Amino acid sequence: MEPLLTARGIVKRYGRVTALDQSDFDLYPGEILAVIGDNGAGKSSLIKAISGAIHPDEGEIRLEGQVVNFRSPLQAREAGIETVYQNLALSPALSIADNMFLGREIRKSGPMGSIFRMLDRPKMAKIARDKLSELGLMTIQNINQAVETLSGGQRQGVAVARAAAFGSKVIILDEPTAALGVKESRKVLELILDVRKRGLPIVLISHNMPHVFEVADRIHIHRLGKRLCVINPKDYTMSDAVAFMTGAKVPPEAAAA
Ligand SMILES: Nc1ncnc2c1ncn2[C@@H]1O[C@H](COP(=O)(O)OP(=O)(O)OP(=O)(O)O)[C@@H](O)[C@H]1O
Repeated sequence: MEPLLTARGIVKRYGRVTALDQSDFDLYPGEILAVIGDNGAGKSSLIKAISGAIHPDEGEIRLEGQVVNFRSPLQAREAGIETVYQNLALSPALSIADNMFLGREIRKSGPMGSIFRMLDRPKMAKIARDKLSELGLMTIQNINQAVETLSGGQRQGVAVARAAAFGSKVIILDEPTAALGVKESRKVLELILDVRKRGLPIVLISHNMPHVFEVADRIHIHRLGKRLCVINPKDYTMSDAVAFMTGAKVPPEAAAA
C-alpha cells in the first residue's frame, strides 16, 4: 500500500534552534498513527509543517503522491487535511451549528453578486445535526446551544466532528485528551475509533501513553527533530516506547524507519 501523506527531509529552523532536522513522516490510508516524543522533540513543528501552519526551510511533502506546498492552514484544509489544535479554535459564544460551519458558512441564494446573502441557518443546523449523529455525538441535545455551555469533552467532540465532517483526506488531532477527565477522554477515544471506521486516517499527537497504545495502529517516535522509528504497539510495551523517546534505549533495527 502506498502512503497517503509523506514528508521527506523536512528542516525547520527558528533562529539558532533546529526544530526539525531532516524529518520524515508517513501516513497510510485508514490508519491511526500516533506521534509521540519528548517535550521539544519537534512534534508540533512537524504537524504544523504538514498542515500549512509553518513553511519548512527544506524538504518535500506529498499528498496522494503529489508534491504540495501549503502556504497557509486554509490551503491544507482545501486539500482535505483538517487539524484540531489544542485550543480547538471554537468560538464559545456561538452555537454548535455555527461553530461547525465557522469560515465555511452556507448562504441562501440571493441576487447575483450580492454580498448580503443571508446565512442558511436551517440547512447548517441540519447538516451539523446529521454529522454529529453520524459520529454518535447526539448526547448534545440542541444544535443551537452555545459552545460555552458544553463540557470540555463535548467541545472536543464538536471540534473533532467538524474536522471529520470537512476533512476529506486526513485528520490531525493535537493532544485531544490533554485537558479532559477520564470519562470525557474515553468518549473522545471512541470518537477517534469511529472516525477511523469511516475510513479517514488520523494523526494523533499525544503524551498519554495508555491512550496511544489503546488506539494507535502504528506509533511514530520523534526525537531531536527527526523520526527515530515507527513501532507497532503490539510488539512493544509503553516503557519501551518511553525509553526510545528519551534515548534510554535504542530501538532495534526492525523498528528503524
Ligand atoms: N515559534 C518558535 N520560535 C522559536 N523556537 C520555537 C518555536 N516553535 C518551536 N520552537 C522550538 O523548536 C523546538 C521544537 O518545538 P516543538 O514545539 O515542535 O516540539 P514538541 O515536540 O511539539 O514539544 P512539546 O511536546 O513540548 O509541545 C523546541 O526547541 C522549541 O523551543
